[in-house]
Amino acid sequence: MTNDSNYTMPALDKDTGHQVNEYMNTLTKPPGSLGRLEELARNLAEMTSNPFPIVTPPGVIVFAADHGITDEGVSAFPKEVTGQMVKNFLAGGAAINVFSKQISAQFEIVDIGVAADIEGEALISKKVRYGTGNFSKENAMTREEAEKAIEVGFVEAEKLIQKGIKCLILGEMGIGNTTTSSAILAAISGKEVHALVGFGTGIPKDKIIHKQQVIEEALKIRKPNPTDAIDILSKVGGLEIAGMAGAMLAAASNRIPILVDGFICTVAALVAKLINADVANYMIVSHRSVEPGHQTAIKLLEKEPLIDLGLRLGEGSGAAIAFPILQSATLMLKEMATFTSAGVSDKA
Ligand SMILES: O=C(O)c1ccc[n+]([C@@H]2O[C@H](COP(=O)([O-])O)[C@@H](O)[C@H]2O)c1
Ligand SMILES: Cc1cc2nc[nH]c2cc1C
Repeated sequence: MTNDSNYTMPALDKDTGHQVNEYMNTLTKPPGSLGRLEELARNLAEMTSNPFPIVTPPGVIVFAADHGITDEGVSAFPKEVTGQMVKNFLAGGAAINVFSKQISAQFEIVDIGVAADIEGEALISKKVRYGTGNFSKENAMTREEAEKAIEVGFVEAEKLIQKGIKCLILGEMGIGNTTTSSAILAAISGKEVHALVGFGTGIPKDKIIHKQQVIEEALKIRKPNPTDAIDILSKVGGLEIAGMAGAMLAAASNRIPILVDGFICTVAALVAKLINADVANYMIVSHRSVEPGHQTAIKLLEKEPLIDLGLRLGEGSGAAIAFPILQSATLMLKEMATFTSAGVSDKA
């Protein structure tokens, strides 16, 4: 069973947050002049219960899985690309490999449901099933498979946390998963599908209408319960989305800040929040995705993205790119001089 009683999430440490707020006003800068960086520093202190929070080394877990809904012609790329990209992650050639290396992250790639057999020494093989069912014709997976995928994510994140990571970035690879994510988001938000559907990997305009209709029809048949995360995942979900949600629950349970990536990852964050609302206290949204549904997703999550670079790649790439901002917030606290120590006047 997966419900909120399975997870214990510590409350944010507000006292440490106040302490950090006061300390920041003693640093050699006009009070509040580092803007959102100051809010971020306080927030990281509250999450980690440490007035000098640490976010290094970060961990990056990419969950890969296939989507039966691709049979309906909803992506610009063939579904085989999911497995091919897993091989690219293993070879170190994907964007997330480059950015993970840039931020000295511990990188892991998990096959949680690719519809092909993939081998590789560094690959974590935790296949729950060979891709989801085509949810316009059948349920995406069983409730047990949805719970198992959440558990896989939880365990993999726990393992990285035990190895010493101090911030968690989740990424995904799954051709068709913007369709899946839009369906999940429509179920959770109750919003019209047309407001949530976008180009994904780059489908033409006329195909967007088809993608929208596929989702609308499927939701009418499947009728996911908007308050039951496992019901939603089993009816219209994705294995990598369940895995990311599980990993987020593990991070929050351990006071590890979660740097949320783009559209698919933010939808996984909403799934995790349905399971335990407190998990959202540990989330920072890295960037604004080009996918129109992302606006609705971040609004529901009540978060403002740190950056907007017009990204729509996934893989955790936007989160890895934004990670140095978190580092700046922590280094500001750790290394800046105070007015007193530097002999700078703090009064007119
Ligand atoms: O994260 C995002 O904001 C994002 C937006 C559009 C596409 N993607 C990536 O593109 C793939 C899904 O696109 P699609 O068109 O096949 O549904 C999947 O592998 C995602 O990682 C990711
Ligand atoms: C090449 C490629 C790389 C990706 N990375 C995440 N989603 C992707 C989709 C495609 C098509």
